[in-house]
Amino acid sequence: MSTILEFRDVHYAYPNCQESLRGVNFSISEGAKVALVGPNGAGKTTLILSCNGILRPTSGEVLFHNSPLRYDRSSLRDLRKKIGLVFQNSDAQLFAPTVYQDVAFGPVNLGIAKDQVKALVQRGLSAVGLIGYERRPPHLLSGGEKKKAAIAGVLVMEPDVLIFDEPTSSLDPAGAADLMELLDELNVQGKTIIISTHDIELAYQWADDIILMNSGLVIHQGPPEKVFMDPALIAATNLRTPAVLETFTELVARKILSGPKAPRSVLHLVNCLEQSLNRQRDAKEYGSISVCNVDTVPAEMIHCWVQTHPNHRKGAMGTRAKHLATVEEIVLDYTYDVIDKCILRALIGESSLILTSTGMVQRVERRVFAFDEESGIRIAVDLTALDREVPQAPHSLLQGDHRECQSGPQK
Ligand SMILES: Nc1ncnc2c1ncn2[C@@H]1O[C@H](COP(=O)(O)OP(=O)(O)OP(=O)(O)O)[C@@H](O)[C@H]1O
Repeated sequence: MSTILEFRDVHYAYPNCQESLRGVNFSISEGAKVALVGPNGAGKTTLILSCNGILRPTSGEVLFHNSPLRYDRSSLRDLRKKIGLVFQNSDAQLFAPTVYQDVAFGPVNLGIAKDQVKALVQRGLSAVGLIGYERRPPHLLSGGEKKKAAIAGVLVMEPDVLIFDEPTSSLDPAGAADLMELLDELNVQGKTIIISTHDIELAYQWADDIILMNSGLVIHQGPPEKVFMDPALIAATNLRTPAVLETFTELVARKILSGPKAPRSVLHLVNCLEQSLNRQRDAKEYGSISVCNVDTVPAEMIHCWVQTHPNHRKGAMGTRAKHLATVEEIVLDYTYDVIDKCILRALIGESSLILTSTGMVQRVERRVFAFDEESGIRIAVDLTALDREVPQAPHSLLQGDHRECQSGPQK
């Protein structure tokens, strides 16, 4: 992967203050999911503001696609299209009288034609699941909706890199999970995502690269399991060990578990335990995972399939899938960490349906395949379960009459 963003010995001091960045070095690969972690006052926000030229280093260099940033007005305007920043406090980012005007602000400023602006705004709002909110005043939105509106305003500029300062602060657990799913969706579409966070559990599970900061310096960069396994780093930064990792370490200390690779999730931990207990498992006992692409399968058909498979657990990944579940009144068992939760169910013989959208379908397949490789267990993933059953739907269904849905195969 090529480097997209790099800091070389970056120093920064706010006017009449001591240095907040004291020689920062790191590089970020294109398409990475990066978490910037460190105690209060470490310099995370200052670093973020230096990424897209809001702050200019007092010395050192910031490089984007291997070229040093230029700070003239036109270069900065181009740069801010490519590196979008979502602030911690959405109220600081939303200022127009309506959501539409807010999201349209960037493209309008660039002099883009009205029709094109409209299409961009629709695409941005659709990506974050805020279609229908166009006329709403931003200050009347919930915290999660405000955050999404702010993200839509950044997305319409079609950035390569999206940076979020404390994306989940002020969101409830479901809202936070929803937002992190959205960031994953954007990452799957090819965007590099950087977040700053105090949430260690989130950073450990979500990121594939951790940048650890303290006192204006990057003191370490590396994969989460390495960073959080290092007691000296944890102590130096006032952090704590993520729960899954702490449990794993305790089990290793008690010789219940061994293994060079620390688990990143509950699923991995459970699998390590089962392997260590040498539990014999019969392949016939496993459940399967059916995957439905909500972009290609008619909503009525999905509704019908769900009704005729009441024993399947249901999860939705991504904004469009969650929206469809709401509209079709499909009660979801899982709205975050969906793939792992469905694999956990499959391991105890329960089958699941994952609703998702184009681009994310392969992610499910890849994730389950990676688990299969790691564990030696084969969980069946059915990508065409719903397509196969379309012809069996009563004709009335395809006209949207949900109540007619009585037949269909059952597990
Ligand atoms: N506008 C400012 N003027 C002067 N000093 C500032 C300003 N903003 C931040 N600082 C100082 O810079 C240092 C780094 O602050 P920064 O906000 O970047 O840290 P942070 O890691 O984001 O902290 P937190 O996790 O608490 O948000 C701190 O000592 C802070 O007091």
